[in-house]
Amino acid sequence: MRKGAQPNLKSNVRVTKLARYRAVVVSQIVNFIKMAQYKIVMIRHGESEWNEKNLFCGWYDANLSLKGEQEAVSAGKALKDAAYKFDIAYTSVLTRANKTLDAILKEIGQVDLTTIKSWRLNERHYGGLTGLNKAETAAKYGDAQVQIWRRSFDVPPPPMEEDHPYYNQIVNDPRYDNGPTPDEFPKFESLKLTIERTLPFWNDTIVPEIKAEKSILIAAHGNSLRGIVKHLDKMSDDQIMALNLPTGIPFVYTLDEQLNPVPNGSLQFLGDPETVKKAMEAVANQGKAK
Ligand SMILES: O=C(O)[C@@H](COP(=O)(O)O)OP(=O)(O)O
Repeated sequence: MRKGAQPNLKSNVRVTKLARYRAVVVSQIVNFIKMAQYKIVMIRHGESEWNEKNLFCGWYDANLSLKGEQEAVSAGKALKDAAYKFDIAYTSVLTRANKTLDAILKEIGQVDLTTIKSWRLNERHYGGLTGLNKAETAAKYGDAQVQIWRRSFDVPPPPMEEDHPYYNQIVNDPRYDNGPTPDEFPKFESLKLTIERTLPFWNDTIVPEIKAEKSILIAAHGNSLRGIVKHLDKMSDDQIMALNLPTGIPFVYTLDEQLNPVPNGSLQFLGDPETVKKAMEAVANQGKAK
């Protein structure tokens, strides 16, 4: 300042105000970025041999089809290209989900990743429909009835009776020796019942790891994942009816500290949008009479 010149108080006040304003904006941006801190990747397994034949599968342990194996490898490549690395993976006890996970881990160079398997991530139990062809069932009972069985929130399929061709194979499978208990073992499940056994695993086992800032991958099934999506996005019972998850395409959730999706943080597929849209439509159409 020139000798004898008066300090420009007004302008100093303006500068201080501007600096404060800037600091507030910067801290808000920092807080926003800090809030968007949890990312979780999920994937419905690649196409199974029973998806290929269009059969209700549920707890039947179908293998991956050739296309499903390729989808799993492509999913792994997409995750590798996007530089994903994981601290822990979760999957069901069913082969189609386990093999999808294995193929992904191979692609991303993490074959030794800690992996936790739980029946609580299994596909919904399709009860007496297990093994029936979806289009033939629609031809017999009508598209509307099959839509109710596949997509209604709380109408279950008919139960799997003891004389069902797959009853013994499923109930006596040694992979269920440590759970579910005989009381918990389903004979059928609606989406509502599926969520009731999946959510405790989400809340008690997965959420603590999310909060510990672990990078998580879940390889599971169309309906066990629809349950998690419904929960995260707080979808109504009607809204979830319209969601069909494609096989073998990973999707990402970005969650804030309260585990709510941040803006645009829901169901972000790692795939070309047109391909994803077509794959979703194809799943929706599986339950229509040809
Ligand atoms: O059980 C099945 O048939 C499909 C889902 O069938 P929809 O509910 O789509 O008919 O399960 P996934 O292939 O994901 O294990």
